[in-house]
Amino acid sequence: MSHELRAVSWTGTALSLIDQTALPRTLRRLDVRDVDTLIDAIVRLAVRGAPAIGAAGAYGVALAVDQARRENWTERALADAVARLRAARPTAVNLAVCVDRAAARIPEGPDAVLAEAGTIVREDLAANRAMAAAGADWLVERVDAGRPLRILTHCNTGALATAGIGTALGVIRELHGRGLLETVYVDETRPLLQGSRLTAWELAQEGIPHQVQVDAAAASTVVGGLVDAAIVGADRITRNGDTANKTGTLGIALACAHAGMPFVVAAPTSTLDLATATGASIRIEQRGEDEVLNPAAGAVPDGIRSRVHNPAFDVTPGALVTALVTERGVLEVASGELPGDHWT
Ligand SMILES: CSC[C@H]1O[C@H](OP(=O)(O)O)[C@H](O)[C@@H]1O
Repeated sequence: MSHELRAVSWTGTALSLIDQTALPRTLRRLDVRDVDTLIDAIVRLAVRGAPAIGAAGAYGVALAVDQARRENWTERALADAVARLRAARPTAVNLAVCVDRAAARIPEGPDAVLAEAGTIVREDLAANRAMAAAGADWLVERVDAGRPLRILTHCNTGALATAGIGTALGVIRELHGRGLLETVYVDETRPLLQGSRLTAWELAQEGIPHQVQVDAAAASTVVGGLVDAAIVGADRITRNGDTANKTGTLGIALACAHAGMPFVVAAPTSTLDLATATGASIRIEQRGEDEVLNPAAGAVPDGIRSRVHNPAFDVTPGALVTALVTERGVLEVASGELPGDHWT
């Protein structure tokens, strides 16, 4: 993938990010040179997606080390900056894990920290490719439709959310490349519209047939048999296969269970949190009112104050996950193949 379409890349002196808040209207990059600017970019989803914020977090440690040198920080100040970066968004396990990996290299010097971040990117690139192939193989065999497939997806799990071609969207790209994709139903994914703004943009760039739908249509699309399977990404997967992903995912999984349709999660093993037994322990990021009650949309007349419930993620029980596609293989979680039994 060329530099200008990589969500996260290192220029040699700065962390270069596609500003995803500007897409699809404007493709612009942010050159980030300090930790607080990166934290702000992560919090406002200028950079987003579990693997992408993991990679950005790792490079963010390199920025912190360089800032500490330039601004004569104490070791405590450096540790505090790394801790704030690690906590920028709580649900995606990749951020904490990748920041920890990079921070562990600090004693070896700035080049070692950068090397670790580069390794994280290369691992994700390879994982994306492996998941794309494994996921497409599994879907074609399982659905056995004898025709190109119709797939539903939620949020954005593509090049904008990873270091490579994506997780769930990587599988979709692979199906398309094999001539085995009829169409993709893309949930708009309120309130920040990662589906209609980002997934639709990625698919349109490559001429991949798709149709955007409101999130509320997802259940009837599934139960009505308009698709053959649903495939989504993940932000954190616990030992028993419970999966935190963008709000709305649970509803799709329930609809798939009712319809007897495969519900597939595609995620690299870097998204596994095997230290956590079940999804009940996953901290769900709660986001602001303004994202939901968007005055520009005319949602709420001036002067009327409503409270807002804006969880950024929900948790799908492993029992509803037909298949978990990773770079290390496909687990049929609903059939009892649990991540904690297969990997450490
Ligand atoms: C492969 S990205 C995984 C995950 O991240 C997205 O969340 P956000 O847009 O808030 O960063 C969404 O849950 C994707 O499925």
